[in-house]
Amino acid sequence: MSDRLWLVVPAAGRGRRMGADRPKQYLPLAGRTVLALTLARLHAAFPGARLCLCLDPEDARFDPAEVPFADWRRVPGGAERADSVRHALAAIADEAEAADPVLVHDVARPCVTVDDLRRLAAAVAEAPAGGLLAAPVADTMKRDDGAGGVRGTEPRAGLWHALTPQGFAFGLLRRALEAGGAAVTDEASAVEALGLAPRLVEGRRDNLKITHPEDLALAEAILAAQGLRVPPHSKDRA
Ligand SMILES: Nc1ccn([C@@H]2O[C@H](COP(=O)(O)OP(=O)(O)OP(=O)(O)O)[C@@H](O)[C@H]2O)c(=O)n1
Ligand SMILES: C[C@](O)(CO)[C@H](O)COP(=O)(O)O
Repeated sequence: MSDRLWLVVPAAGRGRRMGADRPKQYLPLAGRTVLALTLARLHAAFPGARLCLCLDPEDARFDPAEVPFADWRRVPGGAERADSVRHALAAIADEAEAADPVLVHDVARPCVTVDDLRRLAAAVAEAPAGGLLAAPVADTMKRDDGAGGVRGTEPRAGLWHALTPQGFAFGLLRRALEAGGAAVTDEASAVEALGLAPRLVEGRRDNLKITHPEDLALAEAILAAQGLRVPPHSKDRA
């Protein structure tokens, strides 16, 4: 695999489950926005990477000064997360080589650590089918009966929560997402559908995807526990 790293950050979601007055990537968190903190973590891990940021074409809140990368581009998001990632891959197709590693990371996961990011990138470089950060399921798993009751208890052995980033060689990822349909909720599932087995790289359980209103306070507490030093907005940098 080549060592030219691409980062794709899908950030074109509407945050319907959050139910806020704006998409969740623009909500304030630890003195910045969710988007600014996520990009700051990625930049701290990979300052020389090339970034593709997927944004809603009608997004008027985006502030380019929040992007710490020197080499980056804005790409129009699609109807679903996978469509946004497909658009990003199409946008870099003229420049990216098949072996270039691409890490896809949700803008809604600002608590990912630099250590997890780098461990995932290192694992992906060695894994022909790519890989993803993941955390083993820690709770007993119930299956509902469709009427508010329990139909049964599912064995949890071998079950993992899929986190992001998820990383693959550019050529493989593009082929997998082109073959994958509307049901693709993460990159790994598209690669699995090709008959391949992406590597599970155990990541921290606090790599939370901010989804519901209560997740904001959790994310703030996680960032504080991780000893976050809030990166300054570019207009405040010396
Ligand atoms: N059409 C879409 C939908 C989602 N995303 C991104 O994919 C990530 C994971 O999606 P999710 O947590 O579901 O975010 P939203 O779609 O914003 O939330 P909701 O499903 O509650 O509306 C987020 O970073 C989101 O911005 C995207 O780029 N394009
Ligand atoms: C990609 C992902 O973060 C893996 O857990 C997740 O599937 C994205 O969120 P969505 O709610 O499925 O869009």
